[in-house]
Amino acid sequence: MAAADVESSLELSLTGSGALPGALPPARSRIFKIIVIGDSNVGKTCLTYRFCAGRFPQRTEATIGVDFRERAVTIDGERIKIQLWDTAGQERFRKSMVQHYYRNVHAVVFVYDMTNIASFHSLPSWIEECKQHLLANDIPRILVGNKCDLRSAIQVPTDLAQKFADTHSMPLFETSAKNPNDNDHVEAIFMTLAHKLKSHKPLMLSQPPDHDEIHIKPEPKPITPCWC
Ligand SMILES: Nc1nc2c(ncn2[C@@H]2O[C@H](COP(=O)(O)OP(=O)(O)OP(=O)(O)O)[C@@H](O)[C@H]2O)c(=O)[nH]1
Repeated sequence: MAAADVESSLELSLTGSGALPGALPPARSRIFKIIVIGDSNVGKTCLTYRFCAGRFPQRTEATIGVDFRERAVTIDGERIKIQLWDTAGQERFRKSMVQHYYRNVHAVVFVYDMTNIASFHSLPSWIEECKQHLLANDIPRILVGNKCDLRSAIQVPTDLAQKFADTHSMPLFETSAKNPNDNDHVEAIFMTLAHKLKSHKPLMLSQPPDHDEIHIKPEPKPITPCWC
């Protein structure tokens, strides 16, 4: 698990069931599974944590297998659940789980670290892995360059990343899970996907809604190559 135990309680409070005794059973909502993949240390756990818990985790450890976080959002009056699968970047922690990650996936987020060119060069192998395991290759995919707050250490120029994104027909986002000023951008990344997915038929339905559902603005910001 990547996020520290101490962080889990907040996560649970965001996703836990809160039905009141005697209340009418609420309508079921659609749930979308999004996998987040990329090299170890690029910030997958921090990005998913930022979106689901609203802040940067105090500390993280390498993800073992997979961790998942969930957040309910309301878009155009419809309540949906976004389930983020935070996968292990380290090969030794993924092997036995790979088939499991890709089952019933609705969208894929590829992440690289803007301060680590090797993580950018790994992207083709992550894309290839996806191709091999996904039944449908037409699902939404996006590319995220993380850690744009470390300006002086950037190794992956935006134009290079944009060219790669264009070649693979993916929108590009550059952001920071750490910098609170980039909070809206992390929000926009996942909300953009949620808007796209809303028109898809999901394979799963969620449990009844949580009492502490988070409502956020329905329209994401337009995609731009860089927010830094
Ligand atoms: N400066 C900065 N550091 C970040 C950012 N995102 C993550 N980090 C740091 O990068 C390191 C790795 O973050 P994780 O989120 O655990 O990376 P991961 O991709 O989940 O790694 P694995 O679980 O091994 O696959 C941690 O030390 C984070 O604090 C960011 O936006 N800016």
